[in-house]
Amino acid sequence: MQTDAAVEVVGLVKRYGSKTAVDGLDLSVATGTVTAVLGPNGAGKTTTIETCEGYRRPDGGTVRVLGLDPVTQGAALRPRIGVMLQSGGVYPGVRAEEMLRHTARLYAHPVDVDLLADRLGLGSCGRTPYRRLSGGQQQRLSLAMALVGRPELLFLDEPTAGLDPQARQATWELVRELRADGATVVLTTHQMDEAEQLADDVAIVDRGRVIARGSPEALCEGGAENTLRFTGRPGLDLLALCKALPADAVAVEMTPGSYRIEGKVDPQMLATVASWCAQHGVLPDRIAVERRTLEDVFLELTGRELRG
Ligand SMILES: Nc1ncnc2c1ncn2[C@@H]1O[C@H](COP(=O)(O)OP(=O)(O)OP(=O)(O)O)[C@@H](O)[C@H]1O
Repeated sequence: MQTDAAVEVVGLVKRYGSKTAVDGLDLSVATGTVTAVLGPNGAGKTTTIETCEGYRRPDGGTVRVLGLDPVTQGAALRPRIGVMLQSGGVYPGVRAEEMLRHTARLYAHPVDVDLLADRLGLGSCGRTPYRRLSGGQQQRLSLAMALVGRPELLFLDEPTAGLDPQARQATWELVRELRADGATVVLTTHQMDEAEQLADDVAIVDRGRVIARGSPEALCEGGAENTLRFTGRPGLDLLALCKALPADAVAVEMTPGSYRIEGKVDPQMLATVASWCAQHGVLPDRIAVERRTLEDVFLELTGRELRG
């Protein structure tokens, strides 16, 4: 096992009855990094994370978290990790502040509860019972509970789903600070911008396996074809333009005067288009290279159909 891996999952299999939720999944998370686990609904992300947290027992493969087996060495592991579940884990009648203080007492070196509550906008609802908190406030309390013990490793299951933009930004800021302090973060998300903003590394999971892995930048570049758009006068001779471009490039006039070229968009292609425009007396009033986004990559890899 790599010594710098905070999480090392090898060949994980997890079944629910006849349903195989995780099907030979490998995932290694380097210490001190933020890894985002992406995947369609039902891909097996939560099951994998819950197995790492020790809530589920693998049917096959091995899981080591901070070098420990989460099932048999859970007592040693739990004080070192923070866990934010998708929902639940809090008694409905308990007040937000009580719950946070109670959780803080379980750890040797908790952070300042009042400070953390303020950072997450929980100060004003500290005396409110959990069941009366709004969905977003419940979510923020779960995040605070995961953070309060100053964990070495933090698991966040869809941490900002349903949060307003302010709470989303506050959460992102906290994750960045944790990383700067040397913590490791594993998060699942359906928000591609969240992965792009936070993750050093992305693992795309589909049908219980990791099907792509890399930094957001690397995933967006790999094998990618980008798009070049420009606007100019309507009715340009695109056949002539295509002759100047590599054979696989396709140029289309999307709406009058708005052009899109697809293919291997590199500096040479940009220069060719600019020079062709110059030769034909066309001044493009907007010319832009649009790179593939993580969402494009995700949809290419996992398809566009809805999963049952
Ligand atoms: N407790 C359970 N009992 C039976 N089947 C389950 C259970 N939990 C999950 N599953 C099934 O296992 C598969 C993987 O579910 P999981 O929750 O791990 O996916 P996910 O990638 O986290 O999905 P989502 O993005 O919707 O949260 C799904 O088909 C789901 O229906």
